[in-house]
Amino acid sequence: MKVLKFGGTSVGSVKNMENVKEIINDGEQKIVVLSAMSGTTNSLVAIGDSLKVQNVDQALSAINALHEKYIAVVDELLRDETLNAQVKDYVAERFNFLIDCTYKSFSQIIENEILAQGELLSTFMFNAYLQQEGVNSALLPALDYMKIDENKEPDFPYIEAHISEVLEKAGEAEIYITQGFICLDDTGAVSNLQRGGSDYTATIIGASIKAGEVQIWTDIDGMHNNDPRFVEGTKPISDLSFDEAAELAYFGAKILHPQTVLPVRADGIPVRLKNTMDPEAKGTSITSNHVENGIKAIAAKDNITAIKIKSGRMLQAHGFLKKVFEIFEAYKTSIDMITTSEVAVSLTVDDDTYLEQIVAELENFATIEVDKNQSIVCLVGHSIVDHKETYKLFKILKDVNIRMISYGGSRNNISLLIDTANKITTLQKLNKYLFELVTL
Ligand SMILES: Nc1ncnc2c1ncn2[C@@H]1O[C@H](COP(=O)(O)OP(=O)(O)OP(=O)(O)O)[C@@H](O)[C@H]1O
Ligand SMILES: N[C@@H](CC(=O)O)C(=O)O
Repeated sequence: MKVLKFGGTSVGSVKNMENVKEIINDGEQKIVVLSAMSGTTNSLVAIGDSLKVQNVDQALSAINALHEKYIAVVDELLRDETLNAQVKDYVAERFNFLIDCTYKSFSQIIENEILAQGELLSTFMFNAYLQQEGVNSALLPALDYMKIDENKEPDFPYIEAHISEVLEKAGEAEIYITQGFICLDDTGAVSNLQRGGSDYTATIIGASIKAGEVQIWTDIDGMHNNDPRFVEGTKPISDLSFDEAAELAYFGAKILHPQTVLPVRADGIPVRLKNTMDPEAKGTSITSNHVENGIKAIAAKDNITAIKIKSGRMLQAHGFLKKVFEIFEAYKTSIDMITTSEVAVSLTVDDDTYLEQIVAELENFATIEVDKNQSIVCLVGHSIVDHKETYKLFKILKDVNIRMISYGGSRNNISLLIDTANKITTLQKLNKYLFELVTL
């Protein structure tokens, strides 16, 4: 069985939902994972933020505005009176739940429950729409099988056991619809797989049922060789290896949630990125094969903090790096990039939750400098470190100030740390030097 995931834009309007129906209704049995309609999760985040600061009026007016939007979508999507009434009841139930949250004292659990409503709404509405159109579909409630453990990793034994039960309970159907993003945590409370997490839901399901293929349907024709939001003339990449796709997703290519390919890599389950608005476009195929060498793509990850740790005699003092790493380990903060010299080590983190505590502990034996608002620009491809065109990237040194370079850590990745203010220029210039064949 295949698993197909459709993102927020793909279910973001009635027109797009009709496209999705055309794509999935091909007679093959499949599981379809849906995101919330585009904009909904952002609105739910804003509602949660208002409640966090006890601005109940603001939360209520955002809840009402969103409810009205859903009523309009239901009226446009569902002409069948019975289904229309059924879905409006369900929508009212979800919005009453949100209103109830405004009376409760705010907590992380309430916040997660608020965020879960978008996927609950989109899947219920879309399943009713398929029924209206005579498609044999059934809902698989994600909260009955999707679970993360105490390290926020998918709890595969639980998921595998429960998804089979849920499939059996749903009965024979051609299309199973399920919610992306939402899950239970190790305590059984409602949680999620982080923003953009529906991609991850699809590959977790894919790995759990040993799917033949996972397809991620979005609003662009596959992974492009640079960020299309900042660079003109980017091109889709037809083939990527799991390793290349994992690096690009981790280092900021927004089209994929950072963990997307990890669940399916070991079993070699192919992942295909496709465009809902242009289903004939080839898209990107992600498999175990390394198709060609050289730089394939550039991505950038923001909100990076750089920490420089200076000590008089770093390298001679063996055990120095161990001391540094132990502090990061104690605060469960992972390090992305690292460079060393005789007197200093510079490293980066993307999670600054415990920055103050980490810096305080490092200051016991070193002088610390912290730079916020940094971005990692990452170049990915098979064996790029020895490719004949790679030298061209260093022309970027004359355009922007590079704070750190990581070259050779892996043969497939070169990373540059820059000030975020220089990100767009860096992406545009690198595009020119590497992909537009400028003679140097
Ligand atoms: N390298 C890249 N290749 C393709 N798209 C990219 C790349 N980098 C950033 N993007 C952006 O990613 C967007 C698609 O991802 P996005 O997560 O918004 O999709 P979605 O289908 O709405 O899914 P979701 O609801 O899960 O967020 C594209 O519209 C594009 O602007
Ligand atoms: N709805 C969630 C998850 C997803 O779309 O993948 C988000 O907007 O982040």
